[in-house]
Amino acid sequence: MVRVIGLMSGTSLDGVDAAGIETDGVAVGAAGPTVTIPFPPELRARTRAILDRAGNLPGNDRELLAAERDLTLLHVAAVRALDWPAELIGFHGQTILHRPAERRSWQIGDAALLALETGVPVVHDFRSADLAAGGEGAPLVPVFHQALARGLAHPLAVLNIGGVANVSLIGADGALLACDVGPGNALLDDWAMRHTGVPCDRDGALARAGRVDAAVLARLMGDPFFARPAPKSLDRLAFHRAMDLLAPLSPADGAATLAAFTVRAVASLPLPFQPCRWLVCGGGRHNPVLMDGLRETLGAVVEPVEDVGWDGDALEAQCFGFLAARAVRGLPLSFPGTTGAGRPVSGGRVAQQGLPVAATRVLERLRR
Ligand SMILES: Nc1ncnc2c1ncn2[C@@H]1O[C@H](COP(=O)(O)OP(=O)(O)OP(=O)(O)O)[C@@H](O)[C@H]1O
Ligand SMILES: CC(=O)N[C@H]1[C@@H]2OC[C@@H](O2)[C@@H](O)[C@@H]1O[C@H](C)C(=O)O
Repeated sequence: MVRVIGLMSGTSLDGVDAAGIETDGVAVGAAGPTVTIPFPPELRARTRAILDRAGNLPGNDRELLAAERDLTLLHVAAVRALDWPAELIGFHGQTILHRPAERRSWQIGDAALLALETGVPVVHDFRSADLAAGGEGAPLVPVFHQALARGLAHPLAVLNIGGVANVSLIGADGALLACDVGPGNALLDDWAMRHTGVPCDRDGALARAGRVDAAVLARLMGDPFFARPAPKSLDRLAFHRAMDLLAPLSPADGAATLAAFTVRAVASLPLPFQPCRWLVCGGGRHNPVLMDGLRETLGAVVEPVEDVGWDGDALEAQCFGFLAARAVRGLPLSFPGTTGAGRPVSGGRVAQQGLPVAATRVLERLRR
């Protein structure tokens, strides 16, 4: 096993998550420390503005390059804050655009700078190879969910409610199926920001005070994404135009309707088998309106992943540590059932320029 730091800044733009993990890319060993460095509000606003323009943005845009550097330095700060002797780093970067139909998934972040500043080899660019192999480029976390779930009763569903929600379905026979399922917290965050100035509906307080508008919810669920078979994936802004449908609603009713949208999207998923439980990770599991809604609508056992001893806030960061080790070993990160790639594909690239030879020996060790 090697000590790897995984770094994730998700679609919620709330901060950089860093987590240490001991792994060989197959087994998951001891968890190391974790830390979240929140985005300074001005960096969050700049990154959001870039994400909103990403479809028409040239790669050499000044503001883009400045934000990329500042985001990378925030990741450097996260690695330093962990104060953990890592031998390898897995660096997801910040997704600003995800258009699998165009074979594009754009994560910004300067891996060479991160490697130089930390003195540790950095695996990055996790999604390109999957897209090149005809996959969606996301979600990549299922193989990590599967590794974590060894020893638990199956069939099992692991649901991440981040900015976007995604699910991994792990069959009793080891089958692994996955896809993005719907809006997660992204729309709710935008709605809360617009109406309360706070970037999330903390503890579901606003949604709890409102009533679901059934007609608006039905129109939201009419989006063609929900009729598409899996595997499939979503951009952060996928349902952005749907926000116009919400305009006539009060802040509380809008929040209640958006929370119901997140829940209904999960419930609308055709399931190849009935999971014995739903384990929920990501920030949405802190929202009791979402958790209660899932329990009621799925009619199933729905628990935060802490109930089986996982860390639901650090899980995606840990995942990119695990995937970094897999990438170095050339092991698959994605499969036909998780992203729709034509075959199991590895991925990732290693930035190690300028590092002393001793710092890169981990790569040989993992490849042996
Ligand atoms: N106490 C809480 N009440 C309500 N919502 C919460 C709470 N805590 C966190 N959240 C939600 O969780 C979000 C952050 O979730 P998370 O960190 O899993 O997202 P992410 O990793 O950025 O997303 P993704 O998985 O799409 O990349 C916040 O934006 C907020 O909407
Ligand atoms: C393109 C991109 O960054 N997608 C994220 C996003 O956030 C959740 C969901 O949409 C998932 O598909 C993915 O992240 C996780 C870590 C994944 O690839 O599994």
